[in-house]
Amino acid sequence: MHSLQRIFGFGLCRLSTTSRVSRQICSLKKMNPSRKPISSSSDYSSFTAQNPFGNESAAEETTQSSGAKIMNEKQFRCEENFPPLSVNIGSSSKGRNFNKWGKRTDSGLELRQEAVNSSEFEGITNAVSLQEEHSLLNRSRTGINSGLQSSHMTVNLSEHEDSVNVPSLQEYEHERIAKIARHSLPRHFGQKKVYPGGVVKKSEGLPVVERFNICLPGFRDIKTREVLRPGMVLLKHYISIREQSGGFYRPGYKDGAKLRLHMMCLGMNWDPQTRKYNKQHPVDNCEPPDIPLGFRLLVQRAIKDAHCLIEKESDMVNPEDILPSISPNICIANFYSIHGRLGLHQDRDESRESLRKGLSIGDSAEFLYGDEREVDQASKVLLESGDVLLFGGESRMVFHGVPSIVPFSAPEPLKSKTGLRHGRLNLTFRQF
Ligand SMILES: O=C(O)CCC(=O)C(=O)O
Ligand SMILES: [Fe+2]
Repeated sequence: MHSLQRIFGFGLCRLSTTSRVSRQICSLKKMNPSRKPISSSSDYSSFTAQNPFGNESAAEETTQSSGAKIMNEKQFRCEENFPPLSVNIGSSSKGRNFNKWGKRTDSGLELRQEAVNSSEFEGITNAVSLQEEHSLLNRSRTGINSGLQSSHMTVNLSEHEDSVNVPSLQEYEHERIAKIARHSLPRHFGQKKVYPGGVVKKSEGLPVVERFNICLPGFRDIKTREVLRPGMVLLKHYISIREQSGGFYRPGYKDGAKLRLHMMCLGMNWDPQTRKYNKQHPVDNCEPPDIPLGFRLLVQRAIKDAHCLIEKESDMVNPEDILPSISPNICIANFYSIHGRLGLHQDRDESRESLRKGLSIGDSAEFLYGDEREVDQASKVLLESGDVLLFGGESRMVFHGVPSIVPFSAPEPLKSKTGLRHGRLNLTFRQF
């Protein structure tokens, strides 16, 4: 956390700190769950009311989709170097059974443990069709089959049965009951034993109190956390649907044009198509993950440092009047390929007081800003990896944009430590 805070230091950050931020964001999501190509055209785009950022045409997108410029998934993945969790879907973990102390069990019963692959829920990445995902998510959202134990959305294994070849719920439940029956044999009398419901039975003679769950068994109440063998722990249903959802995608407009970047939101979702903030990610309808605390602290620190600078350079008593503070509730992560760009625009979908802070990681970017939507009249500044740019107050509605990325300009150690692909990651913090 401490090193994260150092990132916001007006370009004084250490490389290791930027690595951590990009690693954090990369491990949150894949860089491109939609498997769509990153634009390779470098033309400057035109602006319309519908396309305030200036975008490429739908036709161009179609050509690219079928062309050779599509990057494969491995190229897009940043998290492959830093898998956040080992997850597993599509096959059951058949094989030997061990008790938690490492002894092989001879019961012959095979309890299949399935972890849910977070990537299955990240947009349209995987073979599971979007429709299936939506029905799964909707069922989980409405609470059907999900139990009443958590306010988070949870994944139901049974919903994957068709696609992952696991036993049906009935089979599973049958096996579970059979196992309980076997373990209830008198040879255990007098010994301390933990039952699947979490009940500890101490010794003969004491009243046996079995836990009663008003929810059907077979879901969240079956061994949600288990030591499989020494050094191997399974945390089932550990990541909520909410945490699994979202991901980078290429936003577009009603007319089919696309922005020349990939985007994902934290905290709230901002949809360039409707220009609205809402709770749901447009790809999978799930809520975006929260803004990590470390990011919030970075923002606070940057504001503080900016205020110190303003105080030093002006007679103003209260730097808040010049650059108001914010407590961000949205973080937009934009990933630009080396051909990415963003046309001149104003950030006008948030409150007027909202301040905009942007953090750059990876390749440098040319950044334009000015009072008019005129490239020729705009001023230009180079934003390098680790730089933070804040604007608010009088500059709140400044036109700004990224006309180009400086290819392969990212610090080498950053790339090798994070696996960040060529391009630039921008984190923009706003308060709605
Ligand atoms: O990438 C940048 O620095 C600009 C991003 C931006 O302006 C935005 O997300 O509104
Ligand atoms: Fe902007």
